[in-house]
Amino acid sequence: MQLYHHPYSLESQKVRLALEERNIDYTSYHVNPVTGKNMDPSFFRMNPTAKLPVFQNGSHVFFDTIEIIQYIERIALVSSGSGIITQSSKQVVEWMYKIQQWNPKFFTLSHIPEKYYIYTSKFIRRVIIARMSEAPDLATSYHTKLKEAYETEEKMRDPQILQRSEQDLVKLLDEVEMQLKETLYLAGNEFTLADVMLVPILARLALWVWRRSI
Ligand SMILES: N[C@@H](CCC(=O)N[C@@H](CS)C(=O)NCC(=O)O)C(=O)O
Repeated sequence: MQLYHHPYSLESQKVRLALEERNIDYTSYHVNPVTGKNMDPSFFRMNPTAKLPVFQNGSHVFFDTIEIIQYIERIALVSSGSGIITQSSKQVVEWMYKIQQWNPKFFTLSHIPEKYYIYTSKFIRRVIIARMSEAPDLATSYHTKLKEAYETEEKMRDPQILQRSEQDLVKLLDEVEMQLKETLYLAGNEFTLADVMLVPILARLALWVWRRSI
């Protein structure tokens, strides 16, 4: 099994943690989106959204975080055979979707100094155009990616977008806090894959708070 990911990617972190929790061996491939490696035709052909992470098991290729985590769970269930690992409950799945509803993109980008963000964004657009000429058969997908890059830049100039993202995060954290008054972990008193999905978000928040303090 192969995981294409990057250490700084929040979605990659969720999947890596799930793999560790369930003790699944995999081959790790780093794909750095800041240098535009996710736009290489070989990666793009596998995943035309160019997003990380991608999990591959033979002919099965997944790039939706929840789908990957649920697939990991199925593999763990089959390989455990002993019944030690049980299938996620309805509450676990509900929390997974609730956590995944918060899109960290704008919040993350807003923590990058503006001059670096603008420079990187321009660089990525150039990479997309260069790769498009190398692989004209993928032109439609590359065009979509280019459009997405321009749209993201525009949205980053809209303070309401960031405000909404912050509000959504606060709402999620409030719900988490309420739940943790009742139970030790999100879906009861056991650490589950729902908690696995929350941990990288908390770690990212801690990093931002620490950065602000120096
Ligand atoms: N497929 C993921 C989203 C993955 C995602 O947004 N990945 C980010 C990194 S955390 C990415 O690859 N960004 C680069 C890009 O959009 O080109 C999901 O199920 O929510």
